Amino acid sequence: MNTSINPSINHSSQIVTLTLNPAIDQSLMVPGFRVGEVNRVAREQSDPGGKGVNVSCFLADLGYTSAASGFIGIDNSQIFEQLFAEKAIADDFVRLPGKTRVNIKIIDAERHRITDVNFPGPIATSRDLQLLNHKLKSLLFDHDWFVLSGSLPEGVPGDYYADLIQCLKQAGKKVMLDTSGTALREGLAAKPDVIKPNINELEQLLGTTLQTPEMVLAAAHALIQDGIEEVVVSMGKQGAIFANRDGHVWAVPPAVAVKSTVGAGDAMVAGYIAARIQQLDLEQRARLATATAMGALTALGPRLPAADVIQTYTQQVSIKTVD
Ligand SMILES: Nc1ncnc2c1ncn2[C@@H]1O[C@H](COP(=O)(O)OP(=O)(O)O)[C@@H](O)[C@H]1O
Ligand SMILES: O=P(O)(O)OC[C@H]1O[C@](O)(COP(=O)(O)O)[C@@H](O)[C@@H]1O
Repeated sequence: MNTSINPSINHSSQIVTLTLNPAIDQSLMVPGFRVGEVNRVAREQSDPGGKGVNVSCFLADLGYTSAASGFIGIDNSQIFEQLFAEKAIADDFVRLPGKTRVNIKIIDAERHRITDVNFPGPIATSRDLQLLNHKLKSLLFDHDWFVLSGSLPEGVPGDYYADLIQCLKQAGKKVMLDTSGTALREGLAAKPDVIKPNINELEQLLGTTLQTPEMVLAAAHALIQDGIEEVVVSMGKQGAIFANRDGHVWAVPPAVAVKSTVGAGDAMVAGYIAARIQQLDLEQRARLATATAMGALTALGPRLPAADVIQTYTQQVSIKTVD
């Protein structure tokens, strides 16, 4: 097992990210945002995003190429195509008629609060799903890791991830699942290798609140007992618990000057995958995943600071255990 972290090695693509419901994230800077009142936008920025797209972008900034697949709307695909070209991400998206959704992120820097308004996205037909399955089949040959991220658009059955995970595992692939609600509940039945719910998603899954790190760790262990190899539960500024059959670590970031928390979880997934490909041990995985998430917090949109900054962050992460 490798124990030294190198966030900036150049790696040829072993990774596929899947985003069935990408989004253009429109960030609105509204100091002192108030619900039910007239608010004024001080500044705005639009970034192509969605969970798997963000993972591919962060991987690119860490020096890892990836193939990105899923559905994008043909009417506003250009912003994605430009991003993929800039970051050398292989574009394996199936085009849908219409537009990719625009998700609104209201950033209130005064009160350090972000409000997400996520749209449902365009409808996929069974023909679109067939085209996607064909694409994914062709990606099986030379990719080892499949990262399945985000919500399912209308038209995609709730057990889509479960079926896909089953096929990928039969083909000997490693699968990381980062989703919520029904897609997570049903996806778990097929035993993805790794999951990264945030604490709210895990609470929703279990139908209970997890008030202490001990409760979070117990929930992670129950999932491991059920056949998930590794469980990463992210808890915002409280850090994240990384657990597997052999143990756990609780990685806590130092205080960070946050520009936006949108995409922090996706960055954590990207850093985690990079660490798995480098065959780092659990503590080093937690360090690199957390450092990458910290990097994402310092910018708007899916971009990281330079590799030496991420390297420095890995040393600043506190590693604890839950008593
Ligand atoms: N406000 C914050 N301050 C410091 N680190 C943060 C903050 N928000 C998120 N992070 C880091 O990013 C990781 C993922 O964030 P989280 O909000 O839990 O995920 P998600 O974006 O999936 O909801 C956290 O585990 C933590 O390391
Ligand atoms: O597919 P969902 O669950 O609607 O999430 C989409 C949103 O998630 C994001 O990928 C951000 O995710 P995280 O903050 O969890 O990392 C946004 O880019 C996008 O608007």
